[in-house]
Amino acid sequence: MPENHATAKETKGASSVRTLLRLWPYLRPVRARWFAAGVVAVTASCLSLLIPLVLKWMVDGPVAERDPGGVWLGALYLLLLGVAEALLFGLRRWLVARPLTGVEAAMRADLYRHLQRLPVAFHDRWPSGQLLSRGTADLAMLRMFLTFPLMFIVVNGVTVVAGCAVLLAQDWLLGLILLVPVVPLIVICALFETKYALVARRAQDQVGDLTTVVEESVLGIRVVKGFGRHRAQAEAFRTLAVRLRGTELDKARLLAAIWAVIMTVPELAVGAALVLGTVRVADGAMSAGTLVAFLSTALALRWPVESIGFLLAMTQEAATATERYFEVLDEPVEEPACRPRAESVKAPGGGLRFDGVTFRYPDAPPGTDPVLARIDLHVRPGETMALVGATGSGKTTLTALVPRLHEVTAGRILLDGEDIATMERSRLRELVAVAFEEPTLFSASVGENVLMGAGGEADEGALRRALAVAQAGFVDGLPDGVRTQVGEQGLSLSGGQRQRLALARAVVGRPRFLVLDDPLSALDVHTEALVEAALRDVLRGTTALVVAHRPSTVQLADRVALLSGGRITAVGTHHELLRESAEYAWLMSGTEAEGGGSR
Ligand SMILES: Nc1ncnc2c1ncn2[C@@H]1O[C@H](COP(=O)(O)OP(=O)(O)OP(=O)(O)O)[C@@H](O)[C@H]1O
Repeated sequence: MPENHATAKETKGASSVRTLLRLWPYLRPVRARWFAAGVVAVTASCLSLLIPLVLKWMVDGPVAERDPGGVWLGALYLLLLGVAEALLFGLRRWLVARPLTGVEAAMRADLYRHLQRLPVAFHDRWPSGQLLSRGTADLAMLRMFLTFPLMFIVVNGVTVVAGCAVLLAQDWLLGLILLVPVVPLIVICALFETKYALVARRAQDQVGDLTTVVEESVLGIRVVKGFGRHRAQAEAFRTLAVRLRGTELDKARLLAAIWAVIMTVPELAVGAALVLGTVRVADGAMSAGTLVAFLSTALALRWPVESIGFLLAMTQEAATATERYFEVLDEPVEEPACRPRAESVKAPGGGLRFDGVTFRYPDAPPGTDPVLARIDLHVRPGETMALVGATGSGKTTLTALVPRLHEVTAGRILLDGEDIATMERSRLRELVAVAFEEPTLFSASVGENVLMGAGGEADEGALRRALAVAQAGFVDGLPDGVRTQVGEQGLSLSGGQRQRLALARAVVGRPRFLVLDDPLSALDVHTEALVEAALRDVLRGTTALVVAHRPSTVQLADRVALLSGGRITAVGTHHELLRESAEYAWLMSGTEAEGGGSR
């Protein structure tokens, strides 16, 4: 379970405003509507400040003169003001709702596109839950922020300034009494924001960790149930949930404290102004209407002032969500080609050539040996080379270097004499097809899953041929044939069925180079023999590197390379290696014994 790898960034210190300003490119296309909505909301909010002035007119005029007609007229004005305010707030909502869901969708699409282009090394490093929570909860929070808190910080700020001007204009002494607490309130709010930023970040990271556990439990439900691990998983979940609850309680405590201060201080100031105002009315220094208007203005300003606490809190959470979003978006994507063209001069000789290839995983501890060290290997054009080695010797790693899922640390890999590091990735992936031992199928039809390997150029005939090569006749027995939807990760199919579809996907585009990482491991020996016979036909024109554990798979190959201690220690035919390499003979005898036993 990864620790909060992102919490280290809590101390990053970039101001919230600077972080939030990064949202501008997304807000820009809808700025006209957003600003129009802001103007509408400010107008609506300032209209509410007219209500006290109408009250003053009523108290000093029609009420003092006992004129019922005037009172009704005043009531009508109040009603109109209230209706106008409500309509304007409704208009504001209508103006922003649609464009801001568009902003959220655009940000989500950018995140997804970026995630697809990030290197495998990034995905090895980042827990999926952290990415999921950024694409869901964080983005929903940002939409909410743009719809509500951001606008209301502006609207309430303008309303408070306008309200203070009205208060000072009515009676500057009482106005000053109300304004005195503003300075300590600003200081307290700044302190609150700093503290809240840390807790908000912690909470959002913990949501990501929790998402990871849920996702792992759902995807690994068979293992969880098979090993009776549901209690342990539930315990792990509960621990994280309790930790998140603690953080949410910290947030609630901070909010409660700031709320208490923000509510109490202005109430005290209003109380003081009320006492002083009453004395001044009794002394005849102020009209009763002015006092009523003053107090109703002060009360009308209560919501804009009191809301500051949670608006600041939501702003802080939005800043954290923005920071988390851009942490992913700022990660550099795979370079289309990482070496200068000058080096792309074709080397002599075709086929697949590893030339002094060394590889170390980016996250390997410093000082450790590379997984692969100075690999020199030549797979001739049209040849099938089996790659054999003890478990953990680096076979999968070596095959992953050919489609550039990882970049070589040193050396180069040549396809028909051309360094893959200088090739456009799209071209490289047209040339090379891969099938892994763990076959991943997507939530799509069988046919769509297979045709993914052809880059959209294959037809029904190619699909049928590929299914035939992979001995995937079982497809016709599925409810809708090739149109049958396979569930999440193809879980409704057996392991061997999934492997055969993945193999069909690899061969459907008739690639020039084929990299197969033990693609037949889940098949019974009879099916494997049939697949091999069909593959031999396909592989005739294809240069192939096939990771093999079983002698039956090795038989498919023209030659075999033995990987040991991160190096290629022997190359030859199966029979040559059996004679010349004790390690190879040992590896094959073990598997042969297993294979033989099962036959
Ligand atoms: N993403 C990774 N980050 C760091 N080290 C890794 C990573 N993936 C694999 N390794 C390490 O690289 C070494 C070679 O692993 P690899 O999967 O290539 O072996 P393999 O020969 O294919 O094994 P097997 O036959 O069991 O599939 C192992 O020691 C493994 O721990």
